[in-house]
Amino acid sequence: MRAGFELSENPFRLARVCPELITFISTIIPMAESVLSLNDVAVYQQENLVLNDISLEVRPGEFVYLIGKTGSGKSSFMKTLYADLPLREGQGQIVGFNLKTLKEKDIPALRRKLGIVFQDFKLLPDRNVHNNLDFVLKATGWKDRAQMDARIDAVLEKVGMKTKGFKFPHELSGGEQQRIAIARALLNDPELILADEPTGNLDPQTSVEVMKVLQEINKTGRTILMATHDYALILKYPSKTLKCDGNKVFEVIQKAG
Ligand SMILES: Nc1ncnc2c1ncn2[C@@H]1O[C@H](COP(=O)(O)OP(=O)(O)OP(=O)(O)O)[C@@H](O)[C@H]1O
Repeated sequence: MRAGFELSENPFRLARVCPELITFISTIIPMAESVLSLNDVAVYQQENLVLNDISLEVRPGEFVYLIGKTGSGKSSFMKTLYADLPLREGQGQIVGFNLKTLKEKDIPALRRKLGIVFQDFKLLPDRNVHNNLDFVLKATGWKDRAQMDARIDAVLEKVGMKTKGFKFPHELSGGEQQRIAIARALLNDPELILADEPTGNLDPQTSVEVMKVLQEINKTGRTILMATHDYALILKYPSKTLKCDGNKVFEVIQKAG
């Protein structure tokens, strides 16, 4: 007969059989903090209310889709998260920043902790891939040449583009340009990647390739929120899904089959 529990027991299973343990466990295992937490948030475009009563949480390591019809407010929602639109109503915390009290001068610091990926890539056309990435590193305070080159190599490797640093954006396919845009988003090791229709300009096969890159990045522990119209991708890579509809954002459960 053995008395008590062995240390090798799963503490969460123990918590179910012994509820007092929950209090104890919560003191030794810090709860995963939210990467994003919104409470009764409203999203405006100028004076027009686009979305309201948004309350949601995104936890570290999650991959979350944001879906909804054209004009339902996906981009406006994303813009509120990266402070392109001010948070006027409700409470919002993102990667440790309070969106409600955020000052203009804090926006660069917030964006450094976010990786932002757009539908139209937004690469600088007048310089090659390496220099596109170098531009961002310089703009975000990197100084050491060797460290900068190593970082550029590392992010290009992550997106399978290590040999393409010398290419200009116009010499790359859409899918390759999006990989570079994802590499750029990774430069400062962001806590959260916001991807607004990242496959919107790509054909279905290239979309899957870009999606595989995002999935790989998510598997390494990074949190991703991705706005998309692409239901085929959601079916192929099911994950938590939020929907913008009727001025609201709510979680939808994917039906099997
Ligand atoms: N700069 C702007 N000024 C005023 N209204 C805007 C602006 N941008 C978007 N809107 C309006 O806000 C609403 C939501 O637009 P938004 O672009 O967020 O939708 P969306 O779901 O991202 O659409 P899409 O899928 O077509 O990109 C729409 O009614 C749109 O007309």
